[in-house]
Amino acid sequence: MTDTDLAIDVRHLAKRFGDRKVVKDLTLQVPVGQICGFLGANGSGKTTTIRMLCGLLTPDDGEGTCLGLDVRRDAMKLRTQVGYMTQKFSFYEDLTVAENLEFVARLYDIPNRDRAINEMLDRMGLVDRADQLAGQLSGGWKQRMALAACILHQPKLLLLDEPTAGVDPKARREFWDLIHEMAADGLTVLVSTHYMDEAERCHRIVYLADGRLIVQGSAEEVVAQAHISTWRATGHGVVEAAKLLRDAPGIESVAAFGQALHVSGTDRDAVAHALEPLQGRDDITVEETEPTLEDVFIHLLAASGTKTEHAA
Ligand SMILES: Nc1ncnc2c1ncn2[C@@H]1O[C@H](COP(=O)(O)OP(=O)(O)OP(=O)(O)O)[C@@H](O)[C@H]1O
Repeated sequence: MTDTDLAIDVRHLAKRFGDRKVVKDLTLQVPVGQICGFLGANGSGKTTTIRMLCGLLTPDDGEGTCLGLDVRRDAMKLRTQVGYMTQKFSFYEDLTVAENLEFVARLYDIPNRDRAINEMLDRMGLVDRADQLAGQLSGGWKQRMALAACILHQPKLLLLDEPTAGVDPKARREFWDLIHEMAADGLTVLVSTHYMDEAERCHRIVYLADGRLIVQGSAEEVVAQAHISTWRATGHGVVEAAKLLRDAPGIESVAAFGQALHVSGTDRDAVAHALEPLQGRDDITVEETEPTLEDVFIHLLAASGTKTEHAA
């Protein structure tokens, strides 16, 4: 792969606020046209990284390019070439959808403004809502309008910071369908999310813990790299069993998935040993299962902090 195939190519990025290092030695390459999921606990440094990648924050250390532009030297130019959707809705609630898009179009000095806006309204399915006040839109439509505003200037790289937080599953699915359509047209997307179903829709996943990149790869690769063993326990006794298992040696995470309990750890024998008392009980069935991406992230969260008990 040549460097020009990489939309994001940064090495050893670091950022601190005061004495606190919030991004540490972060090296990341994202090929053109890929959707890269950015995961990690709250405060792990995702937003700070995104802001360095779009030229809004200067790294303290490290170097690299986005869209071939230097993240330090070309920061001003980079800002105009990247689409950045912030976590918080940052448009005018007392302007209509069309007026918000017009504002953005003027800001970027987009040629053939009216045509560009109408085409975007059409593409995003926003035509019927064009005259509605942005503040009166539901969460899903607000996000769609924000996305429209971010891509109006036709960026080649889109940085989305938790774009679907609080949005219902149908609207989230439609939002992701749009993202996939755009990626198929060559747009590169880096998207932070806490939703596992969204992580699974990414071409690759990058996981941060405490400012460091811990693991990256496709969903399958990330699951394989975690080297965890997972057992699934079902039956009436699992709620009681969860309490006992939480403190058992070798068990690193205990997570409830509906009626089932997922019990994981890196030492397979130790987990199997801890589960032995449950074998043969008639109110619990225990079987080894393939870890899911969610099991892996719960495990990574636990590994970077303390043992977790989690309800999915
Ligand atoms: N401008 C700032 N000044 C001081 N500290 C900051 C600043 N911005 C972020 N931080 C701190 O840096 C750490 C990383 O924050 P960041 O927002 O990058 O994490 P995040 O992974 O995006 O979290 P979340 O999932 O909650 O959005 C946090 O502890 C945060 O409080």
